[in-house]
Amino acid sequence: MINPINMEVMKSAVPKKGMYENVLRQFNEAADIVKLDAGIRKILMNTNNEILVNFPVKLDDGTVEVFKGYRVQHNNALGPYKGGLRYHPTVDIDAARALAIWMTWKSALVGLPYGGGKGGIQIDPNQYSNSELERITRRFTYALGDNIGPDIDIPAPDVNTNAKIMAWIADTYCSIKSPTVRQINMHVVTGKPVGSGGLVGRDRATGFGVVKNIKLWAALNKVDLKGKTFIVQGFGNVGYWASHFLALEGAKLIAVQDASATLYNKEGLDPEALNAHATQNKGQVQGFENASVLEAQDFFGIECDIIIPAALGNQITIENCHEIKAQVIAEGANGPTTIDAERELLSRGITIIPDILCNSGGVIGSYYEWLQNKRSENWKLDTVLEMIADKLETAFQHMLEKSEEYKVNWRVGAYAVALTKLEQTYKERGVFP
Ligand SMILES: NC(=O)C1=CN([C@@H]2O[C@H](COP(=O)(O)OP(=O)(O)OC[C@H]3O[C@@H](n4cnc5c(N)ncnc54)[C@H](O)[C@@H]3O)[C@@H](O)[C@H]2O)C=CC1
Ligand SMILES: O=C(O)CCC(=O)C(=O)O
Repeated sequence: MINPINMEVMKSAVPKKGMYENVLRQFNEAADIVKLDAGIRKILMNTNNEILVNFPVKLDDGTVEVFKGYRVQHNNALGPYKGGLRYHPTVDIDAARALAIWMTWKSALVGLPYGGGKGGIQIDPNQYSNSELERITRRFTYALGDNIGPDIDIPAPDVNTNAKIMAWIADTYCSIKSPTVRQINMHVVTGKPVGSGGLVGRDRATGFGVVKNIKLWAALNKVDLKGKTFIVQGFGNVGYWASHFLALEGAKLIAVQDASATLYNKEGLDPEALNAHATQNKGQVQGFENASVLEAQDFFGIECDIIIPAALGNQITIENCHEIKAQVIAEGANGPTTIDAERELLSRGITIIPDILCNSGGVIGSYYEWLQNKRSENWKLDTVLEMIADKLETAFQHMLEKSEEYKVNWRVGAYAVALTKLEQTYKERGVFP
């Protein structure tokens, strides 16, 4: 599609360091295991489209700044591209590629009719006022033009984006369509406010899914979660809701780390009180009473049973993984564990519930929001959570079966499910000559 402002659509590219290198190494390992068809491997190694937009916005003081926005569309063999938008200084083409590729595997693994996309703006949103963020978001949406759409590419929230930002995107997208079709395009994004076509329960879907996976791990290993201790990195959407649901199982949150502070209390931190504090404190946990403040580097070494990384990628590394004492790591974040760290942790018998399954409750929730919009329906919270749990149980089972079949770890098993599904699709319908 033609895009209004300074857009480049480029074909994909040479692997580089960081999350992008990790995702390709994970892919290649799994592709070797399942003996993926060579042609399909070539297709999946590449991204379909890489969209970079430079767009100007007038700030509150009257000056003009030009922002960089990205949207990478990895693969759409199973359906429209789907995945979040991140507002963070680390957003660049490689980060967007890695995150888009993970979305393709995630959707295939949990059986959604979606491909993978991801993007965002290279920005520290804390430096801008609310009205500046609104103008930045609306300009970004306008710049993306028809590269997004309810049946083309459907963004959703990710780091530093939320329901309000999704509503601005939906409103801007609809406003550039003909008045006769405006309202039927609200499902151009998911994660919207409930009053604007959002799904009851999408807010908690990812954290709910993380805990559903921990419960499946616990049932498999006959572990009683009551009284177990856990620590959470990142106390935003995923971190808070995962803490909320795991505390409901009787487990005890003893440490939290976010971008502002690392807090510890061996008697327990109340997720609800901490969330109420963060809500009043620009989303930050620092300053919360009833906790001691630790050095950031001491976080992963805290004695506990469960670790939930729910912040950025590449946090558990070869440098800090030796300190980890937990039994299980439930990856709420995308790509929190490097490949070398994973190898070391698995050799010590620590279980990792891989991101593409562990945090997939979010995109499953998004799927139900999209479906609800398409059908003009409204579902109740219990129904939504039940549907998410059901898809997760099935995907968890499929991951176990493939891990057993190939005698591989859970991440490779999860990839094997996704790659087999994609291979079957390409083989059934053929590759466009
Ligand atoms: N929101 C969603 O539905 C989904 C999110 N995810 C992934 O979960 C992770 C968290 O996303 P959200 O909770 O949505 O973002 P968020 O913006 O709501 O929260 C991010 C949290 O990470 C913290 N953080 C940022 N930099 C940090 C650092 N250097 N050290 C420690 N903490 C840091 C922030 O302070 C904040 O507490 C991301 O990796 C995202 O891709 C995955 C699936 C769905
Ligand atoms: O809800 C969605 O569409 C995508 C959420 C997301 O960005 C992710 O799963 O990493």
